[in-house]
Amino acid sequence: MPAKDYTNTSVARNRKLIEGHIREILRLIGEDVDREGLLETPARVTRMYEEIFSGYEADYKDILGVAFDEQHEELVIVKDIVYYSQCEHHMAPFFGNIHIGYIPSGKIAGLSKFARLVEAVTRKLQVQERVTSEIANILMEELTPHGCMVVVEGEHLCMCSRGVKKPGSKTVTSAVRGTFRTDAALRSEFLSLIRN
Ligand SMILES: Nc1nc2c(ncn2[C@@H]2O[C@H](COP(=O)(O)OP(=O)(O)OP(=O)(O)O)[C@@H](O)[C@H]2O)c(=O)[nH]1
Ligand SMILES: [Zn+2]
Repeated sequence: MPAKDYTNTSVARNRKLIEGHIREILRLIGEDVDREGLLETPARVTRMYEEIFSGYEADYKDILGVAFDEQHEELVIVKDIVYYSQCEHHMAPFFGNIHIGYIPSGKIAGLSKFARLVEAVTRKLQVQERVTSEIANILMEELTPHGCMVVVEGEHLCMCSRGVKKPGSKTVTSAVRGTFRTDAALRSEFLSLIRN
């Protein structure tokens, strides 16, 4: 993927303010904010935020706008798309794989656009359920396929390094739309193909 331009994100527009608040948090947790190892940390964290919170500015129409006319009204699956998101409860990462299947209705999207859609939806504060349904809803809206199914697998660091401390536990969420809702054989085909 080409480097994304993060210069016009909300984080970029508020860079100095955010750096100041990060510095203040460091001070309040008991750190010496003037020690050498921490001097650049507020700026580094802010640059990281520009990237991991760039989803707020995403334009879904722009992402899925490049679609081609094609009479393939059969299952298309893009699977194992790796994602990293941040849980809205703890601001801790959750991550895993996303599998997307759809039945085009005369319009197909470039395969990379599904990965771009995943980036746009996951690079903001989220819950896994909303990641799943947002992808399905946007796909239905922008591509108007006969139907789609989205499966998201996630490991949540807020459940691993803290709290209940259960590393390795996985959450699986799915969203079905259109023909996938009524056609059990289609759902089975999708599930067996993402397992292989
Ligand atoms: N449904 C859902 N829950 C999530 C997600 N990410 C984190 N959580 C949960 O959000 C809940 C927040 O619960 P609270 O009781 O308000 O917070 P907490 O005291 O830190 O909870 P514990 O994690 O149980 O210590 C926790 O149960 C998390 O596991 C997600 O993507 N979906
Ligand atoms: Zn959490």
